[in-house]
Amino acid sequence: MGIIERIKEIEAEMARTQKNKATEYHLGQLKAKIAKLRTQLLEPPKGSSGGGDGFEVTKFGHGRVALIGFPSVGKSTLLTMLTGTHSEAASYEFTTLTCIPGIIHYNDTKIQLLDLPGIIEGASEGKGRGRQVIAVAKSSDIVLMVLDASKSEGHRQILTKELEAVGLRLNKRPPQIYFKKKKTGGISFNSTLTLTHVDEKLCYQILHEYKIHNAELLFREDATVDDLIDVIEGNRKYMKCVYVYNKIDVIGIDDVDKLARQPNSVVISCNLKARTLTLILHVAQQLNFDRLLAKMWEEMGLVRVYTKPQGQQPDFGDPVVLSSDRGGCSVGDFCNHIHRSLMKEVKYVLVWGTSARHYPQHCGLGHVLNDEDVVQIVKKKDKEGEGRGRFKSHSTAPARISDREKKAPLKQ
Ligand SMILES: Nc1nc2c(ncn2[C@@H]2O[C@H](COP(=O)(O)OP(=O)(O)OP(=O)(O)O)[C@@H](O)[C@H]2O)c(=O)[nH]1
Ligand SMILES: [K+]
Ligand SMILES: [Mg+2]
Repeated sequence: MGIIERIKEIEAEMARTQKNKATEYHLGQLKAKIAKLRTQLLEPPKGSSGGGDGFEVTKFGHGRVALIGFPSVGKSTLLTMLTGTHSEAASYEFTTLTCIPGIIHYNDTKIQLLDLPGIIEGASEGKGRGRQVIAVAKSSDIVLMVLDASKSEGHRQILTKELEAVGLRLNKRPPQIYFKKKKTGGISFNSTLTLTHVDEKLCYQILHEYKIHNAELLFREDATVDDLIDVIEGNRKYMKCVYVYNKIDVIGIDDVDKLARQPNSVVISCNLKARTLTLILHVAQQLNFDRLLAKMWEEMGLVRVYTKPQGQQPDFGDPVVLSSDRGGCSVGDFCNHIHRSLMKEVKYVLVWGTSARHYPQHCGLGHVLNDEDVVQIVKKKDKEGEGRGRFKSHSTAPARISDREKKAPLKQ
């Protein structure tokens, strides 16, 4: 029997089993069995190099965003409109058959947007090009899940399930469970609060299913069996996802309003005929793309840092772009970004912006920078410049930062 058939069989058994206190342990065990099989499914078949077929696109820019959705929801139309790169759009399904990259220029950064073939239910098990599409999604920083506003709300759940089946966790943070395998000593089970979803016996059983007999387990939140399995599997990818409801030009205003109020959602229309609707919505841009871009930017969590040479104004057109998810946002990360050997030469840095308590603040390599901070590097041998630089800097704090400060007062 193949892996997929075995998964189906266990799913059927779970569906047949009534949920109650007595079956709780058995159901937990079945969940772990499915998780193990799904992980097996993700491993590339023996003998293959694991490569795809033309879906790999070189990373470019400061971040990568994937468009994921059912066929004909408007992914290609959206890519063309946001990036200017043409991607064939048509009224029939599966118009797009490969991965098409475009570039969004936003906030002085370049963001790679990827158009992908539509995926369908069963994609995670290999239907259509689902697995390749999902692999590209996993390589991205965030996902834009494009949905047809005129279609059933169930589509969002189906897609989420498909992505979860391959280990993607959308808009969730990793469970607060400490787990460490040991060589000896049995299983030590602890929790910092009362657990309502799992108990010690259930955890032992799940660990047993994974043939783990020595481990340390500490629950720091009221986690579920699924959370525990995620932590044991250890291969989950936690990603931000923005739900993009397209084609709002074809639905009523009440429905638009309902969709727009959902968490992490943006309603848009790629159809120029939607002008009348946007008039009713009072949005500044006729298609609501500005809100989509702003939301995308916010979720990406990029941090722009401007370098200020001593005695000069910073170059506000050319930021160093950092990310807390990839590489980190400390002064050290900033230095590494400029030059690998720079960190050794740095004595301290001067920081202006929302991460600084006062202007400029003397900071070490561990200081965490915020978006739009300005940094001046003071090198070790640069003794004389240090004193002058520091004094002078006070009087020439960059204008952009003081403007910003008026709007958003500094954090203490
Ligand atoms: N009414 C309306 N139609 C739209 C909108 N956006 C796209 N369309 C139409 O929807 C159809 C499908 O658009 P595509 O961009 O090809 O959709 P896709 O998601 O890339 O489709 P596949 O590549 O086949 O998965 C086309 O006929 C578009 O003109 C919109 O906002 N409103
Ligand atoms: K299409
Ligand atoms: Mg397409």
